[in-house]
Amino acid sequence: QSELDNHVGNQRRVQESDHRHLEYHKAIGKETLRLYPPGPLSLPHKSMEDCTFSGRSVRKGTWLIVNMSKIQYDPRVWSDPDEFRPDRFLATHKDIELRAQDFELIPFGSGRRMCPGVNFALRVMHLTLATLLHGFDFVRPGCKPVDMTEGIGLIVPRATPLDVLLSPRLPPHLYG
Ligand code: HEM
Repeated sequence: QSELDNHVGNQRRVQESDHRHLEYHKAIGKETLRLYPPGPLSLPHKSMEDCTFSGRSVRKGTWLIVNMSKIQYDPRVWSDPDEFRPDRFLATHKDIELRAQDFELIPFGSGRRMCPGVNFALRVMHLTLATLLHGFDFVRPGCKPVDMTEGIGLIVPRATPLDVLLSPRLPPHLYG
């Protein structure tokens, strides 16, 4: 909210074009997709030829599934891997990009079968989050911590609904 207040102010709503100035906001997006990838496993891929991977031989035609979530919690790469710490993407991991060949963070997969919706997904995710954070203060009923337990599904759902109370923080005419 501080970053949004600094760059956008409180006399207009946040726009998609503001995104390039919102470094902490981008870091929140990366850390969220690191800890809570909507699809923790890749789609199945089939090896097109015999190859060796990490010392193991993989025969042509083998079905392969990448456990992306496991990679994104690897303690050799991420200190305090279970902690939600967006600031790591402003310091120790500042060069890691979501669409690049940074295999430590691949919530959209990688290579020619990576998610074709990546640009659309990131734009919608960032603008939605920025609009909510800029426009509202969030309070949990009873001030209870958020339960991040995962449910079961093809795309990981929350186990319990997220209840929050929103209160507007911008001038009334911006909510028209
Ligand atoms: C945060 C949102 C999203 C995440 C994290 C995500 C993640 C993924 C992942 C991990 C894969 C499998 C990649 C692989 O196996 O190598 C995938 C495939 C795919 N995604 Fe997404 N996705 C998201 C949003 C979207 C959106 C918005 C669309 C469409 C508008 C989309 C369309 C697809 C399609 C069509 C495939 C299959 C690609 C293929 O097999 O060639 N995704 N996505």
